[in-house]
Amino acid sequence: VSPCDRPVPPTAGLSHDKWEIHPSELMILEELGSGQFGVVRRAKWRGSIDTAVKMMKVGTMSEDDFIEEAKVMTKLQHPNLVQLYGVCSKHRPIYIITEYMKHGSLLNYLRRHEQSLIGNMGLLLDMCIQVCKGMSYLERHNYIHRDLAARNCLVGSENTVKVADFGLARYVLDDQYTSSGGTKFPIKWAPPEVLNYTRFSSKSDVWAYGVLMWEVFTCGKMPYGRLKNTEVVERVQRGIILEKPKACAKEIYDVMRKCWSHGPEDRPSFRLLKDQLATVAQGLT
Ligand SMILES: CN1CCN(C(=O)c2ccc(Nc3nc(-c4cccc(NC(=O)c5ccc(C(C)(C)C)cc5)c4)cn4ccnc34)cc2)CC1
Repeated sequence: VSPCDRPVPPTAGLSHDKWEIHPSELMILEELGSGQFGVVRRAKWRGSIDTAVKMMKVGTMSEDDFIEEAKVMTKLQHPNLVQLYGVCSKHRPIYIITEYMKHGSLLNYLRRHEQSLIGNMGLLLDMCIQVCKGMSYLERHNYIHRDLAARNCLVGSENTVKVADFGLARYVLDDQYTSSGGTKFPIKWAPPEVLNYTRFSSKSDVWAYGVLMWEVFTCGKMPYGRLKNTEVVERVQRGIILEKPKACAKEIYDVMRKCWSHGPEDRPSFRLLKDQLATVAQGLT
């Protein structure tokens, strides 16, 4: 019987899980940074592909749940999302391999380039629009980020900005980070319904996006300055919002304010935000 007559089994070519990367395919290079979660290093994959490898310190995340989710995450593909290439899960610590972004976090980029960015409203708005496009794709796929902030976005060549670590927060074991009363919980990016009931949604991502816009237009200032978390919670629940950054046009601040509507249903979707920001961008040229 000729091969073309036999039906090809659906598992053909998938002999091993395609999201599983063999460590021998990685050439580990310099360290990019570290945190309580472990170390991040640059690496060459299959000799030529630039990647970032997160080496997750044992005990920082629920690894089996994450490895299961990684299969879904590798399918989320968009020009403004940091692409997950795969995982090395057959050893400890596990490695999370993503595309490499050569200019590091958006937060550090804003702080390092404040002088050349502060007057360039068009460029700052374009950065916000790129993040909005990535978030609109996640929203369309009913995928909630849970820790959107300038520190969790990355900058690549030609001022490309991409959203990173979407959904990763669900697998962090440190309850100082996961519970809203914890010292590491991102209080300053959280809306009332998350502070009170940890009710995450794409609309809580929209609130965080408003704060990210404020970070961009202040070139990386800390929201609410040195206020303690308890003072921020009190203000947010009373409806006190961040003030307009100096370098920000009124119509851009109006978009931020809509993201900070007290009720999640009053906040725009990322889909709507994308159109509103594109309109504002046209008005700037
Ligand atoms: C000229 N400048 C020189 C200095 N500089 C750099 O050193 C630099 C260059 C490139 C960098 N790129 C990346 N850096 C990182 C990176 C670096 C340090 C720390 C981290 N942190 C994380 O990955 C991370 C930490 C915590 C968490 C949870 C949600 C668990 C709380 C999730 C993720 C990432 C990840 N990347 C993924 C793709 N590309 C990168 C990072 C830094 C930037 C360029």
